[in-house]
Amino acid sequence: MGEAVNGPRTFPNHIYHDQLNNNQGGNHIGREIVRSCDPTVLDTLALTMTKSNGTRSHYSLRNGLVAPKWHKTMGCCAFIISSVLYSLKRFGSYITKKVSWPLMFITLMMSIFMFTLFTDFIPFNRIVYSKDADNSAKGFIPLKGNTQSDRSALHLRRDVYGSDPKITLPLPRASTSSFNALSANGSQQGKAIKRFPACIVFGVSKCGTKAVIEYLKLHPHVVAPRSEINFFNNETLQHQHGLDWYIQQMPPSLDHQITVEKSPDYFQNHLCADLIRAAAPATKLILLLREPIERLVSEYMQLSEKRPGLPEFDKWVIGQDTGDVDQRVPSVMVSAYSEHVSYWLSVFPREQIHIIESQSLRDYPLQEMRRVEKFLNLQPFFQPDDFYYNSTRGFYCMRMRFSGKTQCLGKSKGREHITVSQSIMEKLQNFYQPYNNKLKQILSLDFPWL
Ligand SMILES: Nc1ncnc2c1ncn2[C@@H]1O[C@H](COP(=O)(O)OS(=O)(=O)O)[C@@H](OP(=O)(O)O)[C@H]1O
Repeated sequence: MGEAVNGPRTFPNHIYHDQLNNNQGGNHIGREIVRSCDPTVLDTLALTMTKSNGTRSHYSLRNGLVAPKWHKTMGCCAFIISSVLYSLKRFGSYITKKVSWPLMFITLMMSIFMFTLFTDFIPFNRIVYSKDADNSAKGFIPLKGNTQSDRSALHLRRDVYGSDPKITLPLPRASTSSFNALSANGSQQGKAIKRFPACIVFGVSKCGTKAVIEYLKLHPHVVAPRSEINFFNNETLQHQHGLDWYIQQMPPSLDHQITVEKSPDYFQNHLCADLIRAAAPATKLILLLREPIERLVSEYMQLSEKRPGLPEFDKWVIGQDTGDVDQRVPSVMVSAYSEHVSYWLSVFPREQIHIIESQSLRDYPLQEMRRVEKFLNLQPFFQPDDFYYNSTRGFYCMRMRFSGKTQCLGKSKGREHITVSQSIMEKLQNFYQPYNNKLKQILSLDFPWL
């Protein structure tokens, strides 16, 4: 399992950006692989990004700033020209005698303006990174991206460039405890502060993620934000606000409490795995899995409520051109769990991911929550009286221990499902079978639907 680095970090000064296509609705994920280092240049990180159309753009990271190289060159030229002009004028050169001072001033201002306009600054302290136990370091530089291929983060992998010399950058620690220091209140003993989550419920949507987070919040040692933050799958948030903003979205917690966040759409966005790992490699993860067709229908019911023009279920899942299950429908591919689980398992060790079968949580919330408690190293808290079966809703609701008040999930949970025709059901079953088989193999788990 990875571990956060204490003290200064080592980093390469050349990285290479490879384009990967993760087949998630055509999204491109950028992954940078370090190729070489120049130990003599201690403050420069050069990046080469290869875009999907094959063109390359060069970036340099110097003195804490990252900028496309040609923009920077242009800005520098403008600055140098105006400085030369200014000096000539100042010392009374014959050529510039005729140029008035206001014109000189405007030229100078224009140059500075151009420099800032064409330069995309990103301070060093926006980089988040960590070092693994195997001595591999990973880092992210959120980049403003106009195209899919410019997507949010550059991923540096120390493990693929071997023993090349590195540079040392004075960067903040990327560990849970360091994130506490980022809190607005500061970390003072006995004082509630906002913390990076110790655990993230990262998927899968429509599998009971809300239920698990609401049940967890009954525990006095758990705090969780009211709504999904969706930070690691939102490049705008990452670029504009950074990790400190993310932490600010968490409720304050005391030292003996843990913060838990749920954003189930992280699951199918594979880059989230790398980003979470780089931000805090020890983050525990909870994953809920539901019978894939049931999950798909549940998502369809939600979508059809939000989008009245959505086609009927049959037409939505079956490609009219092919007559087969339509893999271009993102919701269809979310239920192809093995595709995503295998990626998360390539980033996080298996013991760091707790998996809950959705129906089991629905039927046996006490047992499942006790397992979660153990996984999170929480003091045993859950008791039978904390849950009661609500026959109208068709699932267990919660009973507050001290006030005795009851609480159920909102009306968006427990929608009536449409009946799927036999022929469509068969097509879906055949479609998901290989994915289910693979899931069973990689997880060594035996759910009733596997
Ligand atoms: N206790 C419990 N255990 C397991 N499953 C439960 C539980 N309570 C609710 N549900 C069902 O979970 C479905 C909603 O899942 P999510 O909360 O993950 O939805 S969301 O992604 O946050 O929108 C939603 O499914 P549908 O009813 O099919 O829509 C809920 O009924």
